[in-house]
Amino acid sequence: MTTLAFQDLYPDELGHCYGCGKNNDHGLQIKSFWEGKETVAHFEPRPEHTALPGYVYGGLIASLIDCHGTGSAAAAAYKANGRDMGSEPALRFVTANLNVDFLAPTPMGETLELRGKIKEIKEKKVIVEITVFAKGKACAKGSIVCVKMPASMMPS
Ligand SMILES: CCCCCCCCCC(=O)SCCNC(=O)CCNC(=O)[C@H](O)C(C)(C)COP(=O)(O)OP(=O)(O)OC[C@H]1O[C@@H](n2cnc3c(N)ncnc32)[C@H](O)[C@@H]1OP(=O)(O)O
Repeated sequence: MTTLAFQDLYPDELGHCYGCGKNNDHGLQIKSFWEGKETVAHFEPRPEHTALPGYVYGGLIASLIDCHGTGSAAAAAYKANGRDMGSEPALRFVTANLNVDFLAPTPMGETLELRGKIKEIKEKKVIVEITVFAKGKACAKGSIVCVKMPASMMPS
């Protein structure tokens, strides 16, 4: 049995996001999964994601944290409600606040691992903490406040 990523279970009309949209051919198409109580995603930066030669651009790292965070928030909300992630009505979260600490230079040429922990979950708000590892070393840490998407943001 193949396990679908959180983002593959978003409805098509929410598949355009630059960071995680399955329908965005020019995007990062990040894929997140449960691993026990944590969420995990892997991403291999491409040459265009360079900051200085040999090192990954911090904005890319923030984008990965952003989309792994909102995906983790949605997955946690489904779990808390005892529902399958693809089920309707869809639970959708957007970023209200994102803080990133860059702990060490992040080397190019490595697969990055993002590990998320759900720190707080309420009906309308989920806080996720995410650590980004390269070769097993923590290079960045992010905290993201995710809030239920306002109806006004829903594509028509
Ligand atoms: C499933 C499909 C998803 C596909 C897309 C993935 C998205 C990828 C990530 C993104 O890039 S999303 C795009 C960037 N984000 C936005 O454009 C959001 C713009 N901001 C808003 O629409 C509103 O400000 C927002 C929905 C975030 C908050 O609306 P409200 O201010 O009406 O929220 P509310 O007052 O009801 O607060 C709910 C909770 O969130 C908290 N909160 C709201 N804004 C906050 C903030 N800025 N920082 C920290 N906490 C915040 C607030 O304190 C409260 O906490 P408590 O429940 O504990 O009291």
